[in-house]
Amino acid sequence: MWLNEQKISDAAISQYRKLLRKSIPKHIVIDGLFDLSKLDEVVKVLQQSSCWQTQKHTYFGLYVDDKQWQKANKEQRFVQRDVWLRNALSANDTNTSHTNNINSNIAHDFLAYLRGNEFMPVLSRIFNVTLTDMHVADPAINTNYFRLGPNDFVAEHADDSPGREVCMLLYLNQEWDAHTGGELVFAGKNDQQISIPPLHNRCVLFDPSTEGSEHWVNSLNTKYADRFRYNVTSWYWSE
Ligand SMILES: O=C(O)CCC(=O)C(=O)O
Ligand SMILES: [Fe+2]
Repeated sequence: MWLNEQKISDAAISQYRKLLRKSIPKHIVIDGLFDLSKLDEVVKVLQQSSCWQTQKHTYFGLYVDDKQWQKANKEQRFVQRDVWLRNALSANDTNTSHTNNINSNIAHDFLAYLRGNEFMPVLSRIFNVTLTDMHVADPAINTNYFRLGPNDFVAEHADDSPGREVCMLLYLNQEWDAHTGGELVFAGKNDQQISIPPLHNRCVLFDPSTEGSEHWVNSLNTKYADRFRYNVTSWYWSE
């Protein structure tokens, strides 16, 4: 069981719905939503595996290559981070030990769980909208792990897209303190920015079509150059 039951009781859900109605952008922060010991196993896989690939986006094109990246100036570059290669582990199966395979399965299992018929209805209840992958061409690419190093960044952007109803960000950073940086920041209303530290097992849910939902990630403090900031990003659609 991945979810903490008490976090999805009827009372908890109605509280989330109340908070959503009041917030700008429409968002909630849920700490401790998932089973901590299982998430810790996931983190071990993410920290050990070498299955990461740098991903670069400009405002003009997603997944640009190095040539296009070099051509873009600083203001045009909006994401540089690593994406987890979900298929690399199974492709390397012959090279990894049995134990590694069991461990890496848990990271895969969690991604599948986040798109499954237990978790998606919970989000549907919170946001009062039917979420379905029925018409999503490749649901799996809408849910993955990412990591940011000290030279990486996620600059201001919006995640809105027709039919995209909910964005979920889950943070997987066991040792985080106020000096580490890497906060998620929502633009908010009238420049009332909302800054959210990326604490372990903290889940941020937001409606990307709402006012003030543009967001970015504060840069990591160079003092923590040996650390990565891990998260899951997951997008959910109604059509
Ligand atoms: O890592 C974060 O806090 C934000 C990530 C993000 O904005 C995205 O994946 O679209
Ligand atoms: Fe985003």
